[in-house]
Amino acid sequence: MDAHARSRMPPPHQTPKLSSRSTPLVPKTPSHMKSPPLTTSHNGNTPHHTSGSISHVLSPKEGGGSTRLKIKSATTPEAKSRLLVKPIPAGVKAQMQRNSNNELLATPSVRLVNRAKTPNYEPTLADEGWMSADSHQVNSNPTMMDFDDYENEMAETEAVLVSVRVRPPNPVELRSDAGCVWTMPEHDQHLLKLAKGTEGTREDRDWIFDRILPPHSDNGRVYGTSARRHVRSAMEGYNAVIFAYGQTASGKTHTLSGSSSEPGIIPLSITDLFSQIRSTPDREFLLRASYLELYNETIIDLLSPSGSSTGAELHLSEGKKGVIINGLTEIAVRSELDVKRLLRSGEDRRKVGATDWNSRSSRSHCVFRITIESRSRNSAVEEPPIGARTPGGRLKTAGDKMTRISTLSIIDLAGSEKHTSSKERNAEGKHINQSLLTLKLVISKLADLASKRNVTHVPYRDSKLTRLLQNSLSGDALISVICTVSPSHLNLAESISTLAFAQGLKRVVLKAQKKEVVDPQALIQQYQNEIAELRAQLLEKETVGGNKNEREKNEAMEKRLNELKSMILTSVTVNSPDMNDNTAMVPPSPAKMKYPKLEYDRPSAELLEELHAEQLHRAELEDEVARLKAELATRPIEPNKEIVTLRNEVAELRLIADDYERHLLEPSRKVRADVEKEFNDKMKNLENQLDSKKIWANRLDENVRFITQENKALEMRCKEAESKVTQIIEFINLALSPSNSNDHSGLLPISEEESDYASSTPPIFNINQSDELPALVVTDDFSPSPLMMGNNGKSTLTLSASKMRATFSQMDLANFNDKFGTLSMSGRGNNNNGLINKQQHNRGLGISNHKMLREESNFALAEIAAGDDDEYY
Ligand SMILES: Nc1ncnc2c1ncn2[C@@H]1O[C@H](COP(=O)(O)OP(=O)(O)OP(=O)(O)O)[C@@H](O)[C@H]1O
Repeated sequence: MDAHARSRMPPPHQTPKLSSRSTPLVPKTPSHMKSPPLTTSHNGNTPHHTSGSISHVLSPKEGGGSTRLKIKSATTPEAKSRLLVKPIPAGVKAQMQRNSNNELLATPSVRLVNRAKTPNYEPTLADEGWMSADSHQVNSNPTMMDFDDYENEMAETEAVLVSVRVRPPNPVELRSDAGCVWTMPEHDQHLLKLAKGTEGTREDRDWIFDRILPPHSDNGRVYGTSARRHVRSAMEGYNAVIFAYGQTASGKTHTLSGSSSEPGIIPLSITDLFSQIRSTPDREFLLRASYLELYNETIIDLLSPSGSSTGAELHLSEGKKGVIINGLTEIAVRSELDVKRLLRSGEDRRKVGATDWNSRSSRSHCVFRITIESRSRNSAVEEPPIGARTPGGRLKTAGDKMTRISTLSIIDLAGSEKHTSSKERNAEGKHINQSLLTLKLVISKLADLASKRNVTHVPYRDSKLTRLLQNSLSGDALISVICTVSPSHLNLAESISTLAFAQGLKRVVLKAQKKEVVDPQALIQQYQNEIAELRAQLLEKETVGGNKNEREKNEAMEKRLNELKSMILTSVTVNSPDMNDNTAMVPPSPAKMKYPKLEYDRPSAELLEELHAEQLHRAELEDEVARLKAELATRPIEPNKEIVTLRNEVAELRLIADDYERHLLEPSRKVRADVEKEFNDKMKNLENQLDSKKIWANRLDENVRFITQENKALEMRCKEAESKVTQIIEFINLALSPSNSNDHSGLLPISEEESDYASSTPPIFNINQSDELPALVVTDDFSPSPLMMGNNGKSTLTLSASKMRATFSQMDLANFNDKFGTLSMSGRGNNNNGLINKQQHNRGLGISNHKMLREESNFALAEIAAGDDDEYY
């Protein structure tokens, strides 16, 4: 800044006297920033930020390269949000000037964009100084701007920078399938609104914040918009606080710590700090880190050398400079690697636990703090005026320099949460919720205070969290808050509560000031003094020479000198970052943790003694490790997750199989049983039938046997009859023979009685009516009593019907006819030619004429041969 310009500027830390018409364009911001503050406040309670008016707009030509812009006063929060100050591109020096009317002029590099008039305006990553999304590294060679001119035009007050980050839906929310309830118009990165038709709320507000970070924003982008400015402010001597606020599992830890693939704000800040040192050759720095957690209202030093796994408890007290944390371990760091190691060891001690919503939930509030001391390396520039007083009241000497002392605090608040299913988690949750409630109350009181409302008491002391933040909240720091919300309707109430808190934060007014003092207590000053002393002593020793003891002392002094020098970081001495160095993730050794100041604070004898003690302790630990290993070897191997999952699957499949068994196999078994039963019944039935048929067959066999016997008997009888018939035939033939025509000797003589009988009982048949032939008489008498009779003196053969049948069948009828003439039957019916007995007549067998009789006789003969006696009649 040239002398002329300087003379126009108000001195540092002095409220710039702006005319009522003039208004600062941007909030107060450290001077060196590549990307000056972007947004104005959206809140009517911080009028300095947006109510400016520049009356006349000059063309670049008119302004000799400067563009004059007019900003109208914004009257509503919505209108205010539409004013966006574009950042100054890297490498371009900002020149903020006022014209004769005290109106603010900007060079073309500081562009003011009325977003309302350029609806399609799309800020690019480069425009906004964001880091590339795929590289999470901070620009290692940023162009440091001479920002003093710019800074001096700024307001004395600053609003909290409030960003809202909506995280992507998690698997549970995806399953609920309701999508994101928040809409974030792409052309307006300040506006957040509930999606139309969201159930369960009447909320219809436009939520306006400094930056809305939609779900696809990565940590690099979040850092660029919401943290980088504060980190660089801290390098410039401002206390800066960055914290994340939101319900549990909304993404606070992801935003601040991130992961190895997507580092969060803390690792990105560290990288940025060291890259700032590398690019600031005219200053030297000393960095110290501390890390504490607030768990169940107890403050625990996560870097304490106590060696315990939890860290030492700390207490707060009030001092002149505000709240002091007594005994907090601060460890000087020389490289990114040092810081990351400390972080890692602190994180190992942090309380995390699984809740119903987050498997690794932070159960405590955590504050990671880097204290930055820096001095100019150019003694000519910043030598304070001789006789000026130091903060302790001591008069400054010509050797004292102005030292900037500031802190960068990054706070991961535990998430506000609902009742959980675990008792321990509930107890923690009570403390967490209580402290967050107090924080809200404090914020609301501070907002009232900023609105000039009557506030008698700000309840900082009601919780340790607000006491820890008291210095920062009461205005001594620049604050950026990243409020994290879930995209899901499942968490709508909590998200709205978070946004209400964020809205309250916007009303808080800060009065952060750069702390640049001559402070002999500043560690960097002490180190420099010691370095100077050691150098002088060594120089003296060199000239004097000395014995062995002296030489050892010299060596020790030299070592100490080198150590001290290594603590003072300059653009030359600071290590270049080695991004591939995996050892960054390795926690420091316990010994190093236990004695952080080992190298430069303590005499060597003491150190040797402690080394010995450490060696003993190490031996003990090795024994313990061996014991634990042995114990581990005897333990049953826990099934790994995959096996457990597979087991569960098997159990499920078993259930399904049982189900199948019940629903499918059971009925089929029943059907089979039914079929088998039916088959068996049929078999039994058939067997019974077979048995009864066998009985029948046996009976039939018996019958056959019986019939066969009968047949045999009948055959016998037939044979007998045949022989008798043969006899008869022989007799007849004999009787018929001509030689014996008168010889009736073959015939049985008819007794007198028989003769009577024959005359009284007419024969049935009177065969052969001719006179020459003997007559054959067949009677219906079954008695085989052939008798000869001759009423006309002729021989008569009388046969019974049954005898006649057997006889005639064997007779030579032709011969018979020759012998006996025509067989005729006669009766006493109406035909006097034949004889028929009364019995036959009664049975209707009367023969009507002779011819018929002959035919009938032939027929009868045949029938007689085949038929039965009875049927014949
Ligand atoms: N922006 C994001 N992108 C991807 N994953 C995210 C994002 N934000 C959060 N997550 C994931 O959601 C889970 C919960 O996030 P995180 O632990 O950061 O929540 P939290 O707010 O810190 O919760 P708590 O208060 O319980 O500690 C983590 O698995 C994290 O990786």
